[in-house]
Amino acid sequence: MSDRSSVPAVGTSDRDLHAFIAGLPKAELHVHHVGSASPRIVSELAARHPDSKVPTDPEALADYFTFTDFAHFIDVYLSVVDLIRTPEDVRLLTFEVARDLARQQVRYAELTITPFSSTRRGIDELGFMAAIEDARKAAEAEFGTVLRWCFDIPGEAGLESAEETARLATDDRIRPEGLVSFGLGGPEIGVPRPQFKPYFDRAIAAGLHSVPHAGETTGPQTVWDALTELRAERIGHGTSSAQDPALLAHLAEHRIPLEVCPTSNIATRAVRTLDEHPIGEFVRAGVLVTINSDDPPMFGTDLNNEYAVAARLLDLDERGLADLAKNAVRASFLDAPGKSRIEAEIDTYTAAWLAP
Ligand SMILES: Nc1ncnc2c1ncn2[C@@H]1O[C@H](CCC(=O)c2cccc(C(=O)O)c2)[C@@H](O)[C@H]1O
Ligand SMILES: [Zn+2]
Repeated sequence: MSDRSSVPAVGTSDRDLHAFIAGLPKAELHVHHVGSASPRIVSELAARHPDSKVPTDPEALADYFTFTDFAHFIDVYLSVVDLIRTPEDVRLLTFEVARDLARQQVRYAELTITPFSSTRRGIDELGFMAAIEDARKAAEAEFGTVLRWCFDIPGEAGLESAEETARLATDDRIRPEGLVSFGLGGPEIGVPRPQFKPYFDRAIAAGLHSVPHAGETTGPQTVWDALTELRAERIGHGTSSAQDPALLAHLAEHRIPLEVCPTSNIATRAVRTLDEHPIGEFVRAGVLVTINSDDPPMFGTDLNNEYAVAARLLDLDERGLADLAKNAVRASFLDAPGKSRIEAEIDTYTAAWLAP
C-alpha cells in the first residue's frame, strides 16, 4: 500500500483518495476497443501503416484528440479505425488494451467492439474473431484480467451494419466465446433506436444481453426507446435521463444501471462542464450508477481518473468509492462466482486500507 504517513489523520486528502482508487479492484463496463488505443498503441499501428493521417507524436496526438463536437469525435475515431487492417493489428490492440486495464487493477472488462467497421474494411471475419479470442485468453493468463465482448452496431452506418453485426453475433460458427452482449453506438441524432428492434430481438434470442447507447446526444425519449424497443438491460450513458423524472423513477425501480462516463461527456460536448454533469441527480433518484471511461486516451482520461471525478462530484470517501466499484461488478454480465470473488476482493482491499 502507499505511504500515507504524511497525510492528516482525519479526512482524506485527494492524493490519498487517488492512491486508494489506483489499488481498488474494479470492473469496467463501457469502454470501446478502438477508443482504448493508447498513444503507444496508436504509434505502433501508425508505424505499421505510414500512409495514415493519424499523428504518431504524443503531443500532436493530444491536439488531434481535441474535439469540436460529437460528429468531429466520430470522424477522428474512424481515422483510428482505419489503422486496424489485419488480424495481427486486432490482436495487438486487444492485448495491449488489456495490459492498460490490468495496470489499473481492472479485474473484469466488457469491451465494446464494432466488428462491422473491421469486416467492411476487408479484415477476414474469422481472422478477426480468432485475434480477439487469442488476445482475451493471453491477457487472462498473463494479467488475470477477464475480458468479455459487446458487439455494437454503428447505427449511422445503417441497417446493413445492423444485419452484419447481428449475423456475426449470432452465427455459432462465427460468434466468439467471450461475447456476452449486443450494443448500438455512434451518433444518435437522425438514428432512431426503434429501427434496430429486429436485430436486438435476434441477439437476445441468441442469449446476448442488450446494452445500447442512449441519451448521450439526444433526449430522454431515446432512453425510453432503448428500454421498450431494444429491451435494454443497461444504458450506455443515459445522460439526458436527468430531464425526465418519470424515466429516472423507472430506471431506479427496474434496477437498470447507467454506464456513466463523465469525462467523455465533456470531451464530446454532450455536457458543458463536469459540475453540470447529472450523475448526482441519478444517485439521488436511486438509479444504479456505474463509472466507466468510454474512449480513455481519446478523452485524456482513464478509469482511475473517472473514479476520482466521481468522488468529487458525489463527495465520496473510500467506502463510497468501494460501493461504486461494487455497483459495476453487480451490473456486469460476469457469472455469480466471478462477481462474488471481485466483490470480496474489493471488501478485503477497503478494510485493509481503512484499518488503523
Ligand atoms: N461515446 C461514444 N458514443 C457512441 N459511440 C461511440 C462512442 N465512443 C466510441 N464509439 C464508437 O463509435 C462507433 C461509431 C462508428 C460509426 O458511427 C460509423 C458510421 C459510419 C461508418 C462507419 C464505418 O465503420 O465505416 C462507422 C460506434 O459503433 C461506437 O462503438
Ligand atoms: Zn460509448
